[in-house]
Amino acid sequence: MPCTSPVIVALDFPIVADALNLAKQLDPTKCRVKVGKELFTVCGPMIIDELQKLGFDVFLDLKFHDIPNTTAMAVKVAASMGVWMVDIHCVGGMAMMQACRNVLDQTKSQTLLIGVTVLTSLGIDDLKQLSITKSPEQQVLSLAQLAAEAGLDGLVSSAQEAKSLKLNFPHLKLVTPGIRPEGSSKDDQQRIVTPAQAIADGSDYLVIGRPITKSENPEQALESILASLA
Ligand SMILES: O=C(O)c1cc(=O)[nH]c(=O)n1[C@@H]1O[C@H](COP(=O)(O)O)[C@@H](O)[C@H]1O
Repeated sequence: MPCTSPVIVALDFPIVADALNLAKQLDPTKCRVKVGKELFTVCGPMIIDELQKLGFDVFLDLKFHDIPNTTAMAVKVAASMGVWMVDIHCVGGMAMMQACRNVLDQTKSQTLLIGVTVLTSLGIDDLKQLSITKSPEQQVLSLAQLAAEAGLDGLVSSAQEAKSLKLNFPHLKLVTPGIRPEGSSKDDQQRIVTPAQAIADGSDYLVIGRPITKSENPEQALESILASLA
C-alpha cells in the first residue's frame, strides 16, 4: 500500500541496529523515514536497502552543497539507490541547483529534489552573525525563488514560513522539520511549530525525529501525532 502519511521519521542514530529496531516498530503505510548524516556516515548505502526492504520510502538527507558537478554526481548516485527524496542546500547557488535538476532529468529519475532554505535551528540573530540582514522568512523566500527557477520539486524550511511559501510557490512540496507536539522539548530547534499547525499552514511533509525516536513508545508517539492531524 502506498504511503499517504505526511510524517517522515528522522532516524538519527549512530548504530544501525538501533535505527532498524526503531523502523521495525513503525508501519511504512503510516510514515516515511529519513536517513541523515549520522546514520549514513556510520553505515552507508546498506541502510537504504534495508529500509526499502521493510517497505519504507526513504528521504536521503545529506544536504549536498559543493561545486555543481560534484553535487550533481552525488545526487545522481543517491537517486540510483531508488531513494524517494534527496536534498541539496539552496545556498549552493543557481548553477549547482540546475546541475542537480539536469542530472535527474537526464536519467528520468523519479527522486524528488528538495532545496534546503534556512535551517530550523537558526533564528534572526544567527543570520545576523552570518552577515544576513534579512529575517528568516525573507531569506527563506529569496532562496525559494531561486529553487523554483532552478526547477526543484520542493523546499525544506520551518513550518513558520509555510503559509507564505504555499502562497508564492503553490507547486513546490513543503518539507518542514522543527516540528514539536505541544509540551515537547525544543532541543536545538528554534523555529518550531506543532504538527497540526504545520499542516494547517500548508506543510506537505513533517520531518519529526526526537519527539518520536526518543519516546518510550515510538509507535504510540507517531499514532498520537497522526491523530492530532485528523
Ligand atoms: O533537512 C532536514 O531534514 C532538516 C532541515 C532543517 O532545517 N532542520 C532539521 O532539523 N532538519 C533535520 O530534521 C530532523 C529533525 O529532528 P528532531 O529535531 O529530532 O525532530 C533532523 O534529522 C535534522 O537533521
